[in-house]
Amino acid sequence: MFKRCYTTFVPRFKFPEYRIPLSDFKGHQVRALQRFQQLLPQLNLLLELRDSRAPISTRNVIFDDLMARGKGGKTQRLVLYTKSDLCPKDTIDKLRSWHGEMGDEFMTLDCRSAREVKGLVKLLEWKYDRVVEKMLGPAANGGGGLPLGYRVLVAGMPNVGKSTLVNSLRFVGAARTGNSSESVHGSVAHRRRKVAKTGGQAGVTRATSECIRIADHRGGIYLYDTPGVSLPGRVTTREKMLSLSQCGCVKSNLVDPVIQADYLLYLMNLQSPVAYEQYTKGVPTNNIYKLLAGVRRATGIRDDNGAAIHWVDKWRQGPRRGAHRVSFDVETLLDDASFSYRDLVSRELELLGPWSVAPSKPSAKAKNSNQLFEL
Ligand SMILES: Nc1nc2c(ncn2[C@@H]2O[C@H](COP(=O)(O)OP(=O)(O)OP(=O)(O)O)[C@@H](O)[C@H]2O)c(=O)[nH]1
Repeated sequence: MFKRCYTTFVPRFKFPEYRIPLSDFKGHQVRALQRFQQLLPQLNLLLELRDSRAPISTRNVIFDDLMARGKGGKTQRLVLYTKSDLCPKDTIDKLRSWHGEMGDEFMTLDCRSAREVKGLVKLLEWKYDRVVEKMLGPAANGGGGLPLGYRVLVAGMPNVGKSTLVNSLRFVGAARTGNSSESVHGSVAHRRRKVAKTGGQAGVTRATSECIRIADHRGGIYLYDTPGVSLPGRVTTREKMLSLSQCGCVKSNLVDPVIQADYLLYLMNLQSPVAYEQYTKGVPTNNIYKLLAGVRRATGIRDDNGAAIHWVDKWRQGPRRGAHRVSFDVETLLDDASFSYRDLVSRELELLGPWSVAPSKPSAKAKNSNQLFEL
């Protein structure tokens, strides 16, 4: 039905420059960064989570900086792209090419899939073995481990799935070591008492957890669940903010719902206008109000604002099974000649510049939290 109009339809290649806030940095995130820096010397691995639907926008240059300037010491980093069940297939090829360019490790994962999380537990055990071998040499064959076990910090932007992953890892780890009577198949979302609170809004986790044991391997693998850390305003762009809002990584009331819906329409038109065909009778459009009229007709919602919130939220949670998947980052649509991942990383590091997290004085709390990043 759509194909006839498809050939003549021209999507917008630039999104209008609406005025929207560029930062969602909060006081508890500054405290989380202070805690990261305290913990870094005793960590073996930084497990950095990003949302696979917006792999560029949910990349936090603060973690790049911590690793690049050696503040992580011997800490390794593994980038984990979550919500792979909602991610377009083409994005995975892009990730391969970008990480190949940088020579670093990444993995994609559905945090709620027991099979995939089990694979991650095995990888952590393998990594722990390599660290022990390196540190203890031949003595490692005896099966001993490090005095503090293997310590992993789970970090990333708000709402990327950190707590969901911690809960799943704990469940899968316990089931593998026989501490759980439940079987490890299918989804792990609601099977076991959660150790970390999860939710569809940004900012559910407010403080870094105590260490959580997820496997008995060589004296134990331990995780820290952390609050999501946003980007400081100086490295955020309008499009990045809209992508973050579409993923639920910033509070949803930060961006006007009709602007957010228009951004989603803009992205869909660049990828697959078929994704909204039921609301426009199969006719692609660049006019958000035409689409919202269709949403109002289909849902009985009376105003455009309500229709926009409904439609955006549906896509924030993920499309229905079998529906078209949409990437929320335009960079994933560019070819290698027009976009270099390496250049992006160095540009953002430059924009971030030198920073430090000021010690938490009572008076500092009253200030804008962005000011706590000192030059
Ligand atoms: N489809 C899908 N949903 C996921 C996945 N991982 C997490 N979610 C959902 O994403 C939402 C956010 O998950 P959380 O684990 O609370 O995210 P968080 O990073 O801990 O969030 P903060 O506490 O705000 O930092 C929840 O509704 C989860 O059910 C995934 O791999 N696939």
